[in-house]
Amino acid sequence: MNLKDPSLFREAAFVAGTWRAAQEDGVAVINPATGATVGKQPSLSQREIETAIGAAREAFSQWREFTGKERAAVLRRWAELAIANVDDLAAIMTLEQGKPLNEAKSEIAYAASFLEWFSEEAKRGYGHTIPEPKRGQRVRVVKEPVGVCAAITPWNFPSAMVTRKVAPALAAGCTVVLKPAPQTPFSAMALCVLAERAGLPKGVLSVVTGDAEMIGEVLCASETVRKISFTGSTAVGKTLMAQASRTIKRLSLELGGNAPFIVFDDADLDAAVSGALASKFRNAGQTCVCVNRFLVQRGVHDRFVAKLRDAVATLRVGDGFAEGSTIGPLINSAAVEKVTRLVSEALARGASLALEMDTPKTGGHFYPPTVLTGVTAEMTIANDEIFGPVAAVTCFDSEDEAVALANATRYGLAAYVYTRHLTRSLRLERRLDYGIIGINEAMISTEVAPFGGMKESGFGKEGSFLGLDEYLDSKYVCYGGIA
Ligand SMILES: NC(=O)C1=CN([C@@H]2O[C@H](COP(=O)(O)OP(=O)(O)OC[C@H]3O[C@@H](n4cnc5c(N)ncnc54)[C@H](O)[C@@H]3O)[C@@H](O)[C@H]2O)C=CC1
Ligand SMILES: O=C(O)[C@H](O)CS(=O)(=O)O
Repeated sequence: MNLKDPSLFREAAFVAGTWRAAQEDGVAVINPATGATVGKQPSLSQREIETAIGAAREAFSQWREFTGKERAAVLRRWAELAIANVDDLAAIMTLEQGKPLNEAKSEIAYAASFLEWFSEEAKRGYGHTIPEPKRGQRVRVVKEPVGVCAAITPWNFPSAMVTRKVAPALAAGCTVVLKPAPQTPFSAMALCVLAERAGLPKGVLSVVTGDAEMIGEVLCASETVRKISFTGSTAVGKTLMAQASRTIKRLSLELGGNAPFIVFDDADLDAAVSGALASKFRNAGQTCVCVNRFLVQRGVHDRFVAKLRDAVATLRVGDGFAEGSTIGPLINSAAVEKVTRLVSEALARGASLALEMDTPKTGGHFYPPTVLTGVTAEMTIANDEIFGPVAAVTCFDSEDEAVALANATRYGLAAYVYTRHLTRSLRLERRLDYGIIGINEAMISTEVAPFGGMKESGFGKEGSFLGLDEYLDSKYVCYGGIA
């Protein structure tokens, strides 16, 4: 690994302000493009997880006394350090997650944007003064940090999902025990090194690795941990929700998706294809807001498919470090097997293969960018999250049919609509059951807007002016007897 600052690469966990190196029983992290071992992460014991929780509790009493402005200064410095080390942070990410280097650099900028945003929001934990209902009273609402929080993050955005949780928590005055995904721990550790350099006091943030189920159970059972923030599969989200119910914790759940991408006859087809490419194939299709179903109105179906095929044909599959690679590997062999299964079933049930690109023959978990047409709502590919570079196209006739198809899922995270019909846009804004809707826009992810879903895509908002409240309690205080 050729880093400018090798100290950013830590085969260790960060517990209560000390680095605990991986031992012989450390778990290997594999480069999904080559199968090479990137490094080892520690398998912490239950006692070490409890040590991290205890340190977070101790640190909370001081950290909450920092003013919003003081916490802001640490977060701002952290953001500056992330940007200053973008090349190393991106290289670590591409090694362990596989995404093309340019995408990794974009993710570091995205991750830093949450640190910057919440360095500003840290100064705005405003309360309220309410006109008293009775003479002699004073009514106030004060915002206070929830306390010790646990954050559990996925492998698909190994840095941005960390800061999208840790930044608002720290800004609010909370302390955090973070468990990154076992596939991509080194991105989280590198960010933790920079947090230390930014002046984050010991114990405020711990980053733990090891058996996910054990760690989840310890975090959920702990009465000290007052909130769980999770991004990942709906299945694990349900497990955590059940486990956290025993101690009535606050929850933020960013779960799976099944995004429809609806193209109407009056759409700007070039804009739609550009949006389709960006949303469907970002991160090799491994994002919860990726298009999962293309719903194309009959009048433009053939033209849209032809343009989409031509655009997908420009994609290049390869190692994220290779010049010109635009599609990296999937995270592991199980992911490749899942996508293969979904495509095979669709073809067996009548879908057509409009395009299948090449992949490197050098091993690695590569999957070819693929365009399927003739996909129907009954096929598994239209109901399960693909999490791969496969465009599944369904044809529709009426707006009502498109809305019915789009909403026929247990998920409700992101949806996309391409139309130049203003009143239709306003109608669909209300008719589509999704937490995020892009209308003639596919790049919807930004720190300034509230990211989050409904139904089985979870609840809670990350980023935006709403993000800080996820880590604050509103305390109502009523004074009486004031002469
Ligand atoms: N909404 C999103 O952004 C994401 C959705 N997914 C979905 O989840 C599917 C599986 O991907 P995975 O990485 O396996 O997601 P996952 O949900 O299994 O893992 C996400 C995180 O949860 C942890 N985890 C797993 N089981 C746990 C437990 N019992 N207690 C506590 N933590 C636990 C993992 O170690 C990881 O840190 C993907 O194919 C995709 O459909 C995955 C990643 C991100
Ligand atoms: O988990 C994900 O897939 C991310 O939330 C997607 S995004 O925020 O990078 O769009």
